[in-house]
Amino acid sequence: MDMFEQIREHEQVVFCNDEATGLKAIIAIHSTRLGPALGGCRMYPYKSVDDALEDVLRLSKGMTYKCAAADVDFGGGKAVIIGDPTKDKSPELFRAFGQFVESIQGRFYTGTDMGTDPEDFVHALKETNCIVGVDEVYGGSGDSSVPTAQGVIFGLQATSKALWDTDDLSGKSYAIQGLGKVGYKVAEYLLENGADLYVTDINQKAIDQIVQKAKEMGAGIKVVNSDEIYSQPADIFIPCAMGGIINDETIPQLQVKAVVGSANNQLKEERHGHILQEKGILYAPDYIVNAGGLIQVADELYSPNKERVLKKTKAIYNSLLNIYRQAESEGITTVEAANKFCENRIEARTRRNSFFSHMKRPKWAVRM
Ligand SMILES: NC(=O)C1=CN([C@@H]2O[C@H](COP(=O)(O)OP(=O)(O)OC[C@H]3O[C@@H](n4cnc5c(N)ncnc54)[C@H](O)[C@@H]3O)[C@@H](O)[C@H]2O)C=CC1
Ligand SMILES: O=C(O)CCC(=O)C(=O)O
Repeated sequence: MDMFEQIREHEQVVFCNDEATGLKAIIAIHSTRLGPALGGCRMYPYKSVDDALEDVLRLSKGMTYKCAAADVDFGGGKAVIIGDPTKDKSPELFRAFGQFVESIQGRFYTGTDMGTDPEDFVHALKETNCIVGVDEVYGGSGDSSVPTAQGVIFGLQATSKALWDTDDLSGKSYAIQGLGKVGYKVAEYLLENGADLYVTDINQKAIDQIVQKAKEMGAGIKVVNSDEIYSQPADIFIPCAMGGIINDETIPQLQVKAVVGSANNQLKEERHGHILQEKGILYAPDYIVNAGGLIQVADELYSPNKERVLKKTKAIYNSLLNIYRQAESEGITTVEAANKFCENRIEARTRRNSFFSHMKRPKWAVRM
């Protein structure tokens, strides 16, 4: 496909190459209509550059919607580094990445995502100020997966309210895919609150950690293989690893009543939202549920305040309930309802941005 055809919805795509450090990264800016682009940086051993490009284009578009839904004045962007996070990281690689971010001159702010940690970005921070989510000791707001996990929990409570008329998550079972920065925190909360878990991860260390935790608490946990997680007889499926996992192969296996997780781009294609609906499975649109991290890093750029972040993250509960209600009353999928809400908001905000309302010299003034 023609490259410009492939990126036609995006404003800018930057390929970053640094032979000395082995850095191969792509930064995608989907839209800056609401403000500078903001989105994390994923590190993953993509099989091909095409796969990496497809991922970063989808992820960055999702950020535009996520920013609109969470009501933060930023736009959609994301970065991917092609490489194995367990083998290919080095301080120099992240410094090189930081230099590329700096070269975009404030149009793109970034931090952690799958495969990257706040510590990685301490190195990038030496090259650019457009980094968010590093520890407080480096002037950041700390690990953004903490509010992301909180947001998932508010999303689970809203879903439980919609399905069973209670916010209480105890006494139910949950199938969690991915026990990394977000998934582990959600799993720990659920265990502490009397839930039973089915869990899977490709990293044995992550599994050992949660099994140990469950043992200490005498809680119920069953570890299953990666491809068995979809067919577990749980009440809710919580995807916290890769995207595209709700697809033609996995939907027939699902026995759950709902899907609520942090993974970005859970539906392989939008039509899978319709198939879930036909199967009677309630789907919580991912970019509504997983906005906690975005809320924190956006807040950090104004000056961080944990109470404000928690308050805004709590709003995920009502946003999700409103989307469920709107989808039901209009006979559309929850994704269609969420997209419609965001597109209307982006349109309204764009019109407002075009209204000149301050007394500074207009930036287009001609110098004589
Ligand atoms: N960290 C954050 O604040 C945010 C994360 N997200 C999304 O949530 C998801 C998880 O993010 P993090 O926890 O930060 O990533 P992470 O890299 O810390 O954890 C991901 C975990 O998933 C496991 N995993 C990978 N492939 C798997 C597979 N096929 N089956 C089972 N487990 C597998 C990994 O071994 C790892 O333990 C990603 O999709 C990310 O984009 C979304 C919003 C914010
Ligand atoms: O969590 C972050 O650091 C930024 C937000 C983001 O990339 C995301 O929500 O996917």
